[in-house]
Amino acid sequence: MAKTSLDKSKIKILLLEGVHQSAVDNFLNAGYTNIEHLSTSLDEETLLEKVSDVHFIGIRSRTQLTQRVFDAAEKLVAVGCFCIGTNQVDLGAALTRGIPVFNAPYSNTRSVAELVLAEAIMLLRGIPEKSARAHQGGWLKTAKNSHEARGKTLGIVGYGNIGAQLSVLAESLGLDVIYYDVVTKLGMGNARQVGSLEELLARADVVSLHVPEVPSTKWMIGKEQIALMKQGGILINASRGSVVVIEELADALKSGKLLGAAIDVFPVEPKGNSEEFVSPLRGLENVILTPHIGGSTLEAQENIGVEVSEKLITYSDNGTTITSVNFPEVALPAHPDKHRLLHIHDNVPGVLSEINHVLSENDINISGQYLQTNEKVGYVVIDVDKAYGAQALEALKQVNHTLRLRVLYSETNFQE
Ligand SMILES: NC(=O)c1ccc[n+]([C@@H]2O[C@H](COP(=O)([O-])OP(=O)(O)OC[C@H]3O[C@@H](n4cnc5c(N)ncnc54)[C@H](O)[C@@H]3O)[C@@H](O)[C@H]2O)c1
Ligand SMILES: O=C(O)CC[C@@H](O)C(=O)O
Repeated sequence: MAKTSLDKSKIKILLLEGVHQSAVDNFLNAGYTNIEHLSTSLDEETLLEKVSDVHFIGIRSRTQLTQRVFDAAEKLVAVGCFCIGTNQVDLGAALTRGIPVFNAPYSNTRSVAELVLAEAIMLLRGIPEKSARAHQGGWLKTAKNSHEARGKTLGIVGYGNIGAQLSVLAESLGLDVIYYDVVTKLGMGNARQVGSLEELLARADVVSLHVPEVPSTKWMIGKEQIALMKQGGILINASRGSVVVIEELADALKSGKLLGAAIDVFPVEPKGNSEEFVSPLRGLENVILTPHIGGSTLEAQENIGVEVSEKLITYSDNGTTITSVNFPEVALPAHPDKHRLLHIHDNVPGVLSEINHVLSENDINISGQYLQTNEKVGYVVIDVDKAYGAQALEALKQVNHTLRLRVLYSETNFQE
């Protein structure tokens, strides 16, 4: 029988957006040598050409993996988002093509929380404006609109990993923390959940946004919500650019309704460091503008590189999908003397029995089997005792509702 598992050296890995070297090292150490590592994102047309022979792709927040990209990526096995957010990926399109998507849900959490807390302190003291004046030769020595953080109220919108981490850091500094979330969450320390976004906006001195980009958070903060905030309030957004109506925020800063803002994410962001950044917030004093670097610390990027590459390697080597953001989660320990089949199919009744029928017809004994489904897809990992022929594989591919079949041959008992 001919071996059909790909050699690791033939598995093509494309890493974009300056994914940390730790990922490259991890792939190399695991025997994957065919790696293209680019420092930038690619526009859709370039990506469409590039992905046709790629098996694994690693991106950060800039690269858009659309349905068109998935259509062109005929060999794509899995996607790694070397970040937290996965809104840049059409997760449904990936799922229905049998492609799991992985991310790093905690690796840059601390980096974002630290930055936000620092920004809150800077803005409460009017530092960006004072610093800008000093750079211009001015001297804005005044306590006007300058406040201690101690005793002020921080309102966190979205009390997930980043929101909760920020909550702990902020309390240690003496801020009172309230939060709003669509899910009831246990408050860290003395933090208290409030019943509505409106209540949070009205009570907080500093509002910080930590929600994902989903339909319910799109343009969540605009003119009406800002009007509910305290006169002289502060807004921080290090979540996603689609959460705040940026022109309306600019109006509120110009009118003096808000005293300051720190914005790390924008509705439109430059594709690379050489493209001009355009925003109505440019030139406004007491606004901290950062180029989507909330999670960009060396510590975070190195950890993310390791974490996401490990998830891709584990999926490639033994089919484990634990922590995938779009896929049924399955983990079976590697069985050195067995061959492994990964069958991904529409989640409809009868597929598993058809698969097992094909195996029994071909006299293939199952030594381990594990199925998980989600609302759309079923994923079954099957370990079998012996190698099998092309006929059996073809029959498995022909099982009704098959989306994808992968075969992982054991090196130790592979028979030519
Ligand atoms: N600026 C950066 O560099 C950077 C870095 C990391 C993450 N992020 C962004 O921050 C977001 C939050 O990260 P996280 O790890 O805390 O995510 P998370 O999933 O742990 O938490 C998100 C929280 O938002 C809540 N939520 C969802 N919809 C809501 C709504 N309509 N109203 C109120 N709450 C809502 C969820 O219930 C959850 O508790 C990410 O999705 C990502 O987009 C940005
Ligand atoms: O590194 C990035 O490009 C994205 C960082 C951040 O927005 C995330 O989702 O983790």
